[in-house]
Amino acid sequence: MRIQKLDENSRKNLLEDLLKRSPNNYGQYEQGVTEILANVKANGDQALFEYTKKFDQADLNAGNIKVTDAEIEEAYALVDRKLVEIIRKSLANIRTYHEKQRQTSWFDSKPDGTILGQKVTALHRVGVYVPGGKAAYPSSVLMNIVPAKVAGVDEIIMVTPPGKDGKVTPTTLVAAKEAGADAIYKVGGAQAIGALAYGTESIPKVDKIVGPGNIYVALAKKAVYGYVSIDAIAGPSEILVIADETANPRFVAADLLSQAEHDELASAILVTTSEELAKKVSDETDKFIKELSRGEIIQKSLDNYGYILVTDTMDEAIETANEIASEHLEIQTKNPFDVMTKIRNAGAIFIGEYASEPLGDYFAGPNHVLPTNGTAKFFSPLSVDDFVKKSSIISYSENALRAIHEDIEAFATAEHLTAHANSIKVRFEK
Ligand SMILES: NC(=O)c1ccc[n+]([C@@H]2O[C@H](COP(=O)([O-])OP(=O)(O)OC[C@H]3O[C@@H](n4cnc5c(N)ncnc54)[C@H](O)[C@@H]3O)[C@@H](O)[C@H]2O)c1
Ligand SMILES: N[C@H](CO)Cc1c[nH]c[nH+]1
Ligand SMILES: [Zn+2]
Repeated sequence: MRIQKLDENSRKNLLEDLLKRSPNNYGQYEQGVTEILANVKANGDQALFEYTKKFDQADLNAGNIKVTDAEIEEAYALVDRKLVEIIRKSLANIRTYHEKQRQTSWFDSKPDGTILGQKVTALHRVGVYVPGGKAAYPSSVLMNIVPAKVAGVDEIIMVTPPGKDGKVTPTTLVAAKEAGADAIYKVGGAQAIGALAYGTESIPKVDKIVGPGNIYVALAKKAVYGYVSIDAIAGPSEILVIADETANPRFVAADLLSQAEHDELASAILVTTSEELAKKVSDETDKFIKELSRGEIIQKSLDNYGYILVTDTMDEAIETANEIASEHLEIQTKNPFDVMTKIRNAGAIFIGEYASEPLGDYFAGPNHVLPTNGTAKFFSPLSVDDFVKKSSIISYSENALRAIHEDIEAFATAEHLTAHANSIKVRFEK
């Protein structure tokens, strides 16, 4: 991996480089995505069949676009029993964590007869995108569906690209069944997002689309925002490790590569105060790449967006991490909790050398759908909040309104909205 001393110049270059990964900077893909969405809007299922043939080399038709119960049964027969048990354990951890996020309606009443409150209502129908191009993601199935279930969503529609044989990976189907998907459709990419946003003959329109995906998925989600709601855009994976001389270089290298293997556009960055650690981590990554099955993707990702940055002080390292606002941040230092208190921007923070990133991807319980591309400065992890909406509640007694009616009338009159003033005034006519 490239090692750089952090100075004004390298900092500027790095930040500019990382910005290139933003969906906002992928103009060249935008036109293609716009065409796909327009075609799906105009031609429904037919467009889905054409694009699935073109991009996934699978033959779809009205009879096989929806996953059947028989396909789910077949998937259970193909997946190792032990893996089904692991999926169930992970599911339980994710559910327990997300149950703590559940929000309740509240009502506040006063003796004068005023009742104010907030009513929390689950969304009716939600679309979940599960990526399936370069890898299968049963863990992402759990991470997207569990919070929706905990929130009380009525109907969960899942979409995921099929393989060339027109089938969905068995582990993805088992995870979907375990988590409680109501229907699963074999379609991916921008066309799947279009189908969920506009509805087609086979796929119902949803109220909100959640879930990570590649650049086509991310751009399509941005484009349909307004027809439907969307979650934060979770794009290619990212990891940033803050480490000092006490960190284990082999652990750090392994963790960096865990995210680099997702995508050539993934980013893996080490920020360290130790030059010696920097060199050791670089050596370890070289060794690992030779052994790992996705070495080619990892190498491209490191060449594109892999960096080891050496800083003079820990405060500088922390400042850099806050500026980058990585999806995942690992802290492997002498006093990791001290460092954590100074972190403002990160999707998920992993503290100490035994909190390796994949623990969060698969098992600990917090959601692994996290803000990427610096958006952790203002977005949060996917959560139960994404699947509910709120209505304000207002009830006043005659006496309560009488006490303030003149103030409201005066306020409305100041805005020259006399019909507003009148609707209050009419209630207190002598
Ligand atoms: N942040 C998270 O929580 C999280 C979780 C899992 C995966 N990820 C990320 O999700 C992404 C998954 O990407 P993926 O590609 O493996 O799967 P994907 O399902 O997102 O994309 C595959 C689809 O892309 C479409 N496509 C491919 N080439 C195309 C082209 N030339 N034109 C138009 N459409 C095309 C096809 O329809 C295909 O079905 C990775 O970047 C990974 O890092 C993120
Ligand atoms: N690290 C990914 C989010 O960036 C999530 C994931 C799923 N499976 C493995 N990893
Ligand atoms: Zn991962």
